[in-house]
Formats: sequence, structure tokens, C-alpha cells
Amino acid sequence: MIGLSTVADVRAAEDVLLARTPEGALMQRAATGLATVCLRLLGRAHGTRVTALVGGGNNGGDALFAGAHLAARGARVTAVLLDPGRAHPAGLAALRRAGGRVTGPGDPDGLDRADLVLDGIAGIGGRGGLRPEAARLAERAATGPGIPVAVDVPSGVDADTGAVEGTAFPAVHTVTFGAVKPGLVVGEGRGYAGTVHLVDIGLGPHLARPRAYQLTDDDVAAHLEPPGDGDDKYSRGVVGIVAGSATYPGAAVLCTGAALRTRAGLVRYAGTAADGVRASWPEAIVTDARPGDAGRVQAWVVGPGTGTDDDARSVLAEVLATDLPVVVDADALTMAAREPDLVRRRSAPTVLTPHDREFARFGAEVGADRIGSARRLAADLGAVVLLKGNATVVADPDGTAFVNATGTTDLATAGTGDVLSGILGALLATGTPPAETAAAAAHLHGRAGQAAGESGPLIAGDLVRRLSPTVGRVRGLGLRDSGA
Ligand SMILES: NC(=O)C1=CN([C@@H]2O[C@H](COP(=O)(O)OP(=O)(O)OC[C@H]3O[C@@H](n4cnc5c(N)ncnc54)[C@H](OP(=O)(O)O)[C@@H]3O)[C@@H](O)[C@H]2O)[C@@H](O)CC1
Ligand SMILES: Nc1ncnc2c1ncn2[C@@H]1O[C@H](COP(=O)(O)OP(=O)(O)O)[C@@H](O)[C@H]1O
Ligand SMILES: [K+]
Repeated sequence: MIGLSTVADVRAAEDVLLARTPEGALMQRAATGLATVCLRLLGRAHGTRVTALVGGGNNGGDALFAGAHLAARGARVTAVLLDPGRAHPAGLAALRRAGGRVTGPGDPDGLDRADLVLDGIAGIGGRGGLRPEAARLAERAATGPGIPVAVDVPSGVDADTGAVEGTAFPAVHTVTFGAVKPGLVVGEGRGYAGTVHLVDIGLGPHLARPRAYQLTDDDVAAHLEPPGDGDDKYSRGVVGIVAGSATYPGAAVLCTGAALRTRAGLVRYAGTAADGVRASWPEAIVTDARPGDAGRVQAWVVGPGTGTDDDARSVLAEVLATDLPVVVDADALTMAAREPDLVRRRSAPTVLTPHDREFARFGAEVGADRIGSARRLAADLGAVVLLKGNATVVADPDGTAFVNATGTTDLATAGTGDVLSGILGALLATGTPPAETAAAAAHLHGRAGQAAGESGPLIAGDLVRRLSPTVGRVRGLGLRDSGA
């Protein structure tokens, strides 16, 4: 798991480490790591042009020292000082010694010819939207030819939440120090950070235990283990699906197919789209009876395409009254938002899977702080909240959060949510902790989306078709990552 550390946690760890290391050592580690990534991106230093946008704090100091490293290797480096009176003095001296040029914000011509632009305007000390002069430079960098590289955090992005007010530096790469900050991987910030490179500056042992994580293939492989010698179709969890309707069988077919393809133990379907499901998936045990008459299951998925009429409401209430884990999706979210106590009074795990509009039905818009919003709803309902998006967020009622790293915009097509709830139900039926399981489902869903999107636009059925090879691939990657 990759821990996501808040600014407060990074500052606290830095304080401990600063007291134990010679003055300037941490900044040297950061700047050396930054220069190394820049060299890799440029391919060579000699003859290249690098422009560094330099603010008045330590973020600017990192950019100046990295610029000095690159200048010493033959790059033509220009530092554009936004606040000349406050530029990091030692960094400035180092850049000048290495032959770098120094100029002011009124002379940013270097941006139009740069091979690489370093954004050292503001890092974790940044506050609010970029001020006009900085915004102008960030916008000019975006249209210039140079590879935009953010130092620690793209300036204008809130490192904790990913919120962007107005303009931010549009990085293609972000070189971040000590720990990945949540704002680089979630919300609007994710789009401004591009590829995140983590430079170890020795903070690790001093960082508080993170409250947010990204899962890796290795973590997810542990949720996808193949059956053992002693397993049979019942032993690894049976999932029950309540989805679709006679008029709209699609959601039922997609959700049931996804559950089968994720973990082909046993999938039961109970609902009014029984004929459609039978025709598509002879492997499923299908009934048009109520969930209670469908046979034993270890987890339920309820809601995709069920509608919200009285019958649907009574089926939802029946499922939520069980002591089994339940995934509440789509139409079931609309009904649960009207009667949140149906969720609050449960003692077994519940996972809600809203997109932004479904989330708002519970009483508050998502807003710019997606992790914070998901945490608040999770705590309010005592349920895991999987908030869908470009980077899907999962929040446990205890505050632990996960941010998905595998999302792809190819998933923005109808029915892909039904596939996600099928995957999630299948994994939840194994009895693993619900928040991490929900994060594993989002990860696998994203990997299937990436695979299906390789050959052109995907539709939700393609995701189902790609699930088996994707499970196989993630298992293989997990084995490789763990060195087995
Ligand atoms: N501590 C350490 O040992 C290490 C720290 N490290 C590095 O230090 C960074 C933290 O440095 P920091 O605390 O000096 O703050 P920083 O990110 O430079 O921001 C302050 C500057 O931004 C400016 N500014 C703010 N908002 C703005 C806006 N909206 N629009 C425009 N400008 C804005 C603000 O201007 P002011 O408001 O003061 O006028 C001031 O000039 C951290 O991210 C990492 O890179 C590494 O070297 C590792 C070791
Ligand atoms: N721009 C995007 N980038 C990445 N993933 C997206 C994007 N838009 C939607 N998705 C994903 O696609 C799925 C859509 O789910 P949902 O809105 O419930 O669709 P449906 O109800 O049609 O099945 C979610 O997993 C969501 O995270
Ligand atoms: K920056």
C-alpha cells in the first residue's frame, strides 16, 4: 500500500528530521532527487534549456538547487524569480555559481524556448488559487514547449485535498518529497500532477501512520487468490444479485456477469430480470422470487436498474435487514437516501457506491474535498462509502480512506457502474474487510477498463469480457511484485 500523508504529517516528520540532520541536508536530498528525474526526462543535460519558476519559499529553494545541478551538467538554466527579495539565498548563490541566469517575472521569454519548466512557485506552503503573476506564468508554461515538472506539488493545488481555486500549474510530472500527498492523486489535483515520482528524503520512520492509501496490484492480488485444493463452489463465498427489471435486464446481466467473472464460485440472481440473466449466464442460479427465497448467500448487491417503486423499496428493506454484507448501488442509493436509517441501523457491513449526483441525495454536495466528503458520509451512516470518479475514493466509517490509482476516462460510459458493483459483491462475499475490499474492486475495475480501452472505445460488456484475463494478470503482477 502507498500511504498518502497530509501536509501536517509531512511537516511534523520534517521537524524531527531537520533537528537531526545538518542544515540544508534535506533540501539537498530533495533537489538531487528532483534533478535526477529531470535528467531522466530530458535524456541529457548538455545543451538543453531549463526554466525554473521560483517562489519565495523553500519550494523555490528546491528548484534553484536542482537548477544548479542541471547547470553544472551543461544545461542552460534560467531562474524566473517571482519575489526576488525572498528567493532562497543559498539556492540562488548555488545557481549563479553553476552558471545559471537569473531574471524576474517580467522577463519570462525563456518559457517559450524551454525543454523543461520547473514549477517551484509554491509547494506544501501554498495557499488558495495562484496569485495573478504566478497564474500568468503557469498558463504560459502550459502553452510552451517545455516538459512541465512540478516541484513537490503543482502550485495552486491544495496538497491535502486536491482542490484547485482558479489557475494551477499543469504538470505532466510531479516530483514529490518524503511522501505522496493526497492532493496529487485525487480530485482536480490528480489532473494537474500527472505522473508522480516519489523522492525518499528519509522522512519514512518519522511519518505518522497515514489515514489514506493507494492499493497496488500486489495488495489487490491478495483479494484474488485462486481456489485451493479444499475449496468447492460454496466455500469461497456466494454472492446474491438483485438488479435490473423485466423491461431493463441490462444492469442485471452486466452485474451478474461481472460477479461470475471475478470469482466464479457461485452467483445467485433474484429479481424480475430473471429471463434475461438466464439467457446470458447459464452458470448463475437464477430465480424471480424474493431475495429471501433465493438460497443462502454471503453478500448481496442491490440496486442497479431495479427502479424505486414500492416493490423495489420492500426488496431493499429485506436485503438490508439481513446480517450479511450489502452493496447498495444505483436505484438502491436513491431509496437509501430517503430512508438513511435503513443503513444506519445495520450491524453488518454496508458499502454505498454513489457517483456525485447520487452522493448529493444524502444531503450535501461532494465539493472539492472528495476524501473529506466521503469520510463524513461514511461516519454519518456507519457505512463504507465508495465515491466514484476519475479517482474513486473509498472511506471507512473509522476515517481510513483509499484513493484508486487505476481509473481511466474510458470508463465514462453507461453500465460500467453495474460491472463495478458485481465485482465488489463477489469480493465482499469472501468476508474480507469491506473498505479495503471496495478499494480492491475499484482497482480491478480500473485495470479491466485499461485493458478493454487498449483496442478502442469500450462498452460495459467489454469490461466483463476482460475481467478473467485481468484477474489473471493482477494475480501475476502481485506474485512478481512480492518477489515470488
Ligand atoms: N522543510 C524542509 O526542510 C523541506 C522542505 N522542502 C520544500 O519546501 C516546501 C515547503 O516550503 P515552505 O514552507 O517554505 O513553503 P512553499 O511551499 O515554498 O510556499 C510558500 C511560498 O509560496 C508562496 N505562495 C503561497 N501561496 C501562493 C499563491 N496562492 N500564489 C502564489 N504564491 C503563493 C508564498 O508567498 P507569500 O505568501 O509568502 O508571499 C511563499 O513564497 C515543500 O513543498 C518542499 O518543496 C524540501 O526541500 C524538503 C525539505
Ligand atoms: N472520467 C472518468 N474517469 C475515470 N472513471 C470514470 C469516469 N467517469 C466515470 N468513471 C467510472 O465509471 C463508472 C460509472 O459508474 P456509474 O456512473 O454508476 O455508471 P452506470 O450507472 O451507468 O453503470 C464508475 O466506476 C466511475 O468511477
Ligand atoms: K510547486
